[in-house]
Amino acid sequence: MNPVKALENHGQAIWLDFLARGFVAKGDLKALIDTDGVKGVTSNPSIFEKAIGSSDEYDGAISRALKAGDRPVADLFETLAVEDIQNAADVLRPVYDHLNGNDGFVSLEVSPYLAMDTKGTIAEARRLWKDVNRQNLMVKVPATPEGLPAIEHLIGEGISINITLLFSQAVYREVAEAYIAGLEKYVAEGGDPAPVASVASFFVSRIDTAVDKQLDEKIARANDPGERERLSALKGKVAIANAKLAYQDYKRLFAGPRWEKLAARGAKPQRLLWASTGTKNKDYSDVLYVEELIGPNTVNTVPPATLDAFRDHGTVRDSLEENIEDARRVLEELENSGISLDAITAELVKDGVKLFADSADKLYGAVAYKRATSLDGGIDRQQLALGDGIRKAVENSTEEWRASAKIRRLWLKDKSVWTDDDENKWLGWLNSAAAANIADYEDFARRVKGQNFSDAVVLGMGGSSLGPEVLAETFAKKSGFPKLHVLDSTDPAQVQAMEETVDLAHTLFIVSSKSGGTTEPNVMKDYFFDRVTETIGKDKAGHRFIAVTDPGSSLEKTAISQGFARIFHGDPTIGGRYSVLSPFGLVPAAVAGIDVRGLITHALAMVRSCGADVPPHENPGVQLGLAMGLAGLEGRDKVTITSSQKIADFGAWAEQLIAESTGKDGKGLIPIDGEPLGGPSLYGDDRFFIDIRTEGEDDASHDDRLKALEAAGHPVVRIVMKSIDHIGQEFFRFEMATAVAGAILGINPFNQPDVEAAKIKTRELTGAFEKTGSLPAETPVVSTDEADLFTDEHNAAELRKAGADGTLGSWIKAHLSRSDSGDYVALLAYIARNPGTIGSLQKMRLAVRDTHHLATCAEFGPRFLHSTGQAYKGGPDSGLFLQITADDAEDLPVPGQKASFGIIKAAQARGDFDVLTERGRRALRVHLKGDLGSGLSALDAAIAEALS
Ligand SMILES: O=C(CO)[C@@H](O)[C@H](O)[C@H](O)[C@H](O)COP(=O)(O)O
Ligand SMILES: O=C[C@H](O)COP(=O)(O)O
Repeated sequence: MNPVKALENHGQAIWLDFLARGFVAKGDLKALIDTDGVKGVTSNPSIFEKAIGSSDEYDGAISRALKAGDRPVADLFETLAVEDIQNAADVLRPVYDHLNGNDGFVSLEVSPYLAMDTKGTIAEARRLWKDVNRQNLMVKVPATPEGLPAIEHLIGEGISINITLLFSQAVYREVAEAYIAGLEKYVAEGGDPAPVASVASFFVSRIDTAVDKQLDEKIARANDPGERERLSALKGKVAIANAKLAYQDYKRLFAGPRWEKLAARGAKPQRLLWASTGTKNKDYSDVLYVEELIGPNTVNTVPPATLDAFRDHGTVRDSLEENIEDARRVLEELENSGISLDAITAELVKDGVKLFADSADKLYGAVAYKRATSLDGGIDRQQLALGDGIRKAVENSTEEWRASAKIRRLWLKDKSVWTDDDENKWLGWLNSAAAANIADYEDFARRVKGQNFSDAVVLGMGGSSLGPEVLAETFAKKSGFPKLHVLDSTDPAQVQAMEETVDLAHTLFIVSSKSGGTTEPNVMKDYFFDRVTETIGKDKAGHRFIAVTDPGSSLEKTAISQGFARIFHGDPTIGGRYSVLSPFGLVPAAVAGIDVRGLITHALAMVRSCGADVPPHENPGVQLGLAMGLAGLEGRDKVTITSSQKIADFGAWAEQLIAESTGKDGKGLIPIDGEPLGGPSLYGDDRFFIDIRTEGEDDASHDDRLKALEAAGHPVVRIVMKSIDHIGQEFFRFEMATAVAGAILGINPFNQPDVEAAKIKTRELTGAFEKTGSLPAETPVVSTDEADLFTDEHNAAELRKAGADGTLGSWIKAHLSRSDSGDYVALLAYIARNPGTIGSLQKMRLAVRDTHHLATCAEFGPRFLHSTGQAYKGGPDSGLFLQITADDAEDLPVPGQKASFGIIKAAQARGDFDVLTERGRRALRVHLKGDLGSGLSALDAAIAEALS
C-alpha cells in the first residue's frame, strides 16, 4: 500500500504544507487527495512568497483585480490568498463532509507583522474568517505571548484556529489551555462547539537544526572522547523527543472531567500537528520527521518533497509512543550537557516570526512591483541614478529600514522613527487624501460656479499658500470658475498689484491660516475686507470671504463675526507644509474648478505605493527620502530641483517642505529651486539633483545636461509624471520622502523652531512701532549713493578685514569672498515679487553661481520666512545671506492699526536679519535707495563688479 495513504490506518492525517494557484486549478491537489489520502493543506507567508512572489502565475489575476480598482498592496495580496484558500477549501470540502467535519481543513495565516499585537491579530483573524467564508478554514495564529490571548478569544467566537510557531512543551500546554478555555466560553454563551476545530502546530526539524548547532560547538570543544560520543548521540534526537513528550501532554490535557464535559457537547480535541517536518540535515533520513511521529489523532503537514519521499520509501509504524522514557532521557542529557532547550525554543519563536516577516516583506515587495507594473503609467516613474557610494548607502539603509519595520512603524505613528520628540502628533498628512470629503468639495465647487466670480485669491503664507500656488500656476483657468491667484506678501506694491489684477466686486477671498495667528494673512484679510466693504457694502462683504483654518483658531472667530460665507476646518495634526492634500490645498482647488476627485484619486495611488505594506525597496517615497537624507549626510545637501515648464512652480512648494522640515539643529537639506541647469563645471560636489517633468515634455539640451551631470558623478533623480493631473502623487511622494530624509538626518521634521524666533523678533518690532510710531533707529555700516548697508559688529569687522571700504561693490565682494566650497549664497529680497524682479534676482544669482560655483537661492520676503527661512537660520551654517530691502514707492495702510504694510515688511526684514546675525550667520543687508528698478540695477552692477 502507498505508505502515505497507510498513515490513516494509524490515525494520522497527512496534510500538504504547500499551496499555489495552478497546483489547485490543474487538479494536482485533488490527485493527492485521491492517491495519498491528503486531508488538509497549510499555507504560511513563505509558501505564498514562493507562489506569488517568485512566479508569474498570478500576474493575470493581479491585473484583473486592479481593473476593478486600485487597492493597497496588502489587500491585493489578500484577495489572491483568499481566492487560493477558497479554491483549496472547495477541493477539500468532500473530505471534510466525508469525515463529518473532523478533517479536510485549509489554513491561512494572519499577517506575521501582527505577531506581537493581540488586538490586531483578533481583528485580522475575524476578517479572514469572514472573507474566506468556508467552514473548513483554519486561521493560523502564532503561539507568541500576544498570540495566546487572541487564540482564546477567537476560539471563544467559534473561529477554527491553527496555532503556529509552537516549539516548547510549556507553551503547548498554554495553547491547549487557551483552546479549552475558549471553547468553554463559547459554549457558555450558547455556541455549538462541534464545528470548531483546532490544531497545535508543533515545529520539529528547526529544533534539531538549532540544537545540533550547539551540540557541534560543544563537540568541537570537548577533549574527552566519551563526552564527544555522548553529545554526538543526541544529534537529530531532540526534536522528536520533544514532540513525543508534547504528545504525552496532549493525551493528559484532552482527558478527564473538564475535557469530557466539552466533549459531551460535541467538542473536538485540538490535535497536535507536526510542522517543519522537511529534513534539513542531509545526513538524516529524508522521512525522519514523518516516520518517527506516527500516532493517533495527529496531523503531519509535509512539503511536497517529503510527501514524495515518504510515498517512495517511507515505512509506517506506531512510532509516536515508542520509547517515551528514552525521549525523557534525551532531554535530560541535553540539559545536563549545558544546552537549554527552553532558551532555544524561545529564540526559535522569535526567529520564526522574523522569518515569516522577512517572507512577507519579499512577498509584499513582489506584489507592490507587480501592482505598479500592472497600473501601467498609473504611478509616476522615478529613477534614481545615485553613483556607487550613495547607492550602496541607500541599499544598506533600505535593508535596515526593512529589518526594523520602519515604514510600518512610520505609518503606525511611532515617533521613535525620528527623534522620539512629538512627531507622532504631526502625522495626519498620511491619511489626509483618504480622509478628503470629496462630495463636499464638489458641492462647494458647484456653488462657487453658480456665483460667477471672476477671481479667487488665497491670502496665506508658506504651507497655506504654496500648495494653492502650484495649483494656480499648473492648471489653466476652468471655464465658469474664477481664476485662482495667491497673495503671500506684505509688500505694499504687491498687495496693490493684486488689488489691481482682480475685480473686487466679483472676487472670492480664501483666507488660509492654520493657526489663524499669522500676521500676513490677517493684515491681508483686514485690507481686502475693508476694500470689499467699500466696494459692495458692509452687509455683503462677508459673503466674499471664506476661511480655511484649524478648529478654534482666532481666524475662525473673526470669520464667524464677520459673516464669512464658509469656514473649512484643517486637521490640527497636519503642519502647514504638509497640508496641500487637506483643505488648505483642496478648497482652493475646488474653488478653481480643478477636479478634486481626480486629484485625490491620483494622490491615493501614490499613497498606496508608499504604504505601510510596501517594503522600503519598492516604496518610492522611502527610496527618494533615503537617497536625499543619505546624500545630505555625505555633504550633498543642496537638493537642486528642476521642474519642467508645465509644473514650473512645483519647486517652490517642494522647497518649503524640504527646507522647513529638515533645516534645524545645524543639520538639514538646502533646496535650490529655479536655477536652470548648467554644465558640470558650474557645480561643486554638494549637489543632489531632482528633475521632475510631465511625460512628453522633452528638452534635449536639458536632458544632455542632466546626463552630463550624472556622468560627472552627481546623483540625479528623474521623476516623470503621467500628466499634470498626477500632481497629487508628487505632493505625497515628496511628503513621504521628506519625512524619511528627516529620520535619516536625525531631526524632528515637523517642528519649525527658527521660524518662530523670527516671528517673535518681528512682533517686538511692530509692538515698538505701535507704541512709539516708529521702528527703532538703526545705523548703516556704510552709506553709498545707491544703498545703505547694515550688519552686526562681528560681520562688519570680518567684511572690513576682507576689504570692504566705502563702496557697495567692495562690501559685496568682501561678503562673497567669505564663501567656501559647499556653501550657498542666498539673495533674500523684501520687494514685490513679479516677473521683472524675479528676472533681476535670477540674473544676480546665476552670476554668483557661474563664477563661484556655489549653490544659490533667490527668495522673496516675507514669503520665504515661512519656507526656506527655517533652514537658513536653523540648518547648516553654510549660508551666505545678502538681504535686499528698498524704500517703498508707496505704502499702504492696514485698517485698524498704526503699522502699515511697509512698516510690517520692514519689521519682518529686520527681525529676520537679527536672528540670522544672532546665530552667527554671514549676513549683509543692502537697503536700496531711490526707485526699485535703478536700485536693483545698481546692485546687479555691484555684484558683477565684485565677481569680475
Ligand atoms: O505551521 C504550519 C502548519 O500549521 C506550517 O505551514 C509551517 O509554517 C511550516 O511547516 C513551517 O514553516 C516549515 O518550516 P521549515 O520546514 O521551513 O522549518
Ligand atoms: O507654513 C505655514 C506658515 O507659517 C503659515 O502658518 P499658518 O497657516 O498658521 O498661517
